[in-house]
Amino acid sequence: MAVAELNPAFTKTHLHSSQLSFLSRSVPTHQHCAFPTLHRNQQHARISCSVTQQNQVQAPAVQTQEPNSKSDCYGVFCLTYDLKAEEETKSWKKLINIAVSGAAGMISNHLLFKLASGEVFGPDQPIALKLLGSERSIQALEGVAMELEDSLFPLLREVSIGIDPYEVFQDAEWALLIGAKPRGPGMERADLLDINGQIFAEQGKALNAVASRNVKVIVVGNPCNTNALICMKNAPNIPAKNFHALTRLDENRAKCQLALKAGVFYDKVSNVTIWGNHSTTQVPDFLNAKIDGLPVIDVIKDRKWLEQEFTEMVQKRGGVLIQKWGRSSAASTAVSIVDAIRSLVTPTPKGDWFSSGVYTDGNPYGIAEGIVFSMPCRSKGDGDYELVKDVIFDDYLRNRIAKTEAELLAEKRCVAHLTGEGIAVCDLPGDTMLPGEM
Ligand SMILES: NC(=O)C1=CN([C@@H]2O[C@H](COP(=O)(O)OP(=O)(O)OC[C@H]3O[C@@H](n4cnc5c(N)ncnc54)[C@H](OP(=O)(O)O)[C@@H]3O)[C@@H](O)[C@H]2O)C=CC1
Ligand SMILES: O=C([O-])CC(=O)C(=O)O
Repeated sequence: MAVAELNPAFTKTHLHSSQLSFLSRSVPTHQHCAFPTLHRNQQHARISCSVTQQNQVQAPAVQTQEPNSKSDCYGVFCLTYDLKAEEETKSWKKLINIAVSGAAGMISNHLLFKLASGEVFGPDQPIALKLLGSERSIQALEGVAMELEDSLFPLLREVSIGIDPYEVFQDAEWALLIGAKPRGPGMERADLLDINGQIFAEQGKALNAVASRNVKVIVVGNPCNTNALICMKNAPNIPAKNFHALTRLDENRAKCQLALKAGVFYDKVSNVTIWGNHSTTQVPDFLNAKIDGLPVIDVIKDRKWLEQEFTEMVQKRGGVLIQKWGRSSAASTAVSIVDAIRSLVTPTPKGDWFSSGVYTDGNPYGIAEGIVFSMPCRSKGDGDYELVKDVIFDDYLRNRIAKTEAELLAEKRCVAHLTGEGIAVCDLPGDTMLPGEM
């Protein structure tokens, strides 16, 4: 894998130096000039660099001008483009490696720019983006990387692209696994489980071989719970606890609907759990949820609405959106990936929790072990989480949870050949679907 070394002059002055390398075993390896001429915020500084030959960059000529007052600058740009803030940039943390699969897809197109902006890991956290595509998407990936270059993100220190997960996932500390085939006409759900399952089996093996031993993995590609299980089972050297299936979008959708019904702003809604599968069997939990610190059932005194309309609205939101947009949620999914990561890297507000699809072994709720199931989690902000113990159940919630549990157990039997658990037997319940399938 060829990644250009950071130009020391750029590192010293803390200026943008996104790097672009193309990683592949079957595609020729190239290197681009990653140090374009920068004319960002000319009141602060004008920086230029020129490429003499591949991988060799002349020291930038820096002409400082009178900086704007601090209040005029915005977010990370205050830290990086105001050269007088050099002392502050010295507080930057150690670079982290973030791998993203399906990087040329719709969700990534929103997500990558959020990651690079600093809004996810913070304005003092430089990042390297390692983008995984395929032979069919390599050109598009190059386009994505060019747009990242043109965005002049100061915290974005490296961008590498490739089609071989064993190269792209090298030393990854975060792996955001988005790339997966969507269901097409005439395809059975079991076909999708098998096709996508193979992708996640391969990527699990690659993570196991080359990623950081404590890599945090967030699986987005559908069906994300079972894909996360497959990935985890193929990566025995990485703690099972590190694998997540994204159900944060469902949590956000539930919060929005509760806020709408109660007539409050959605920051008043807390403690919303999505139980189970990211599918139409998921259970948005209104029993434990709160509005302004009060139980939702005491604020929205319409149990019928909560059990039927609300629940179904959340379960099928993805499908309604596909009907309107003609494609599945991408921007809101990217936002929810940001939320999911931030929930792991910042302490959970006191008394609250967040939902994530995590491994059920050792869970305190009596849910079957050996599956990836969305449950309520709390984090100290260290990338790890604990399951929340103080939740209540009633018969309605138990019955709904049993249904989504049964679906995940059926999915697991269907991919036994990919998890090393024997011969696959597919007996998927006929009435269960991805959120996007109507
Ligand atoms: N968990 C959640 O909350 C949500 C999950 N999703 C899921 O996220 C995934 C990505 O969505 P989105 O970015 O919108 O999708 P796109 O179709 O825009 O991109 C998906 C990427 O998947 C990759 N891919 C891998 N294998 C295949 C294959 N066999 N056929 C086609 N593409 C393949 C492609 O990249 P390449 O060629 O580079 O491999 C493609 O760029 C989907 O599975 C979707 O269902 C979507 C919304 C919410
Ligand atoms: O169902 C889909 O295809 C997309 C999806 O996961 C969602 O919007 O929740």
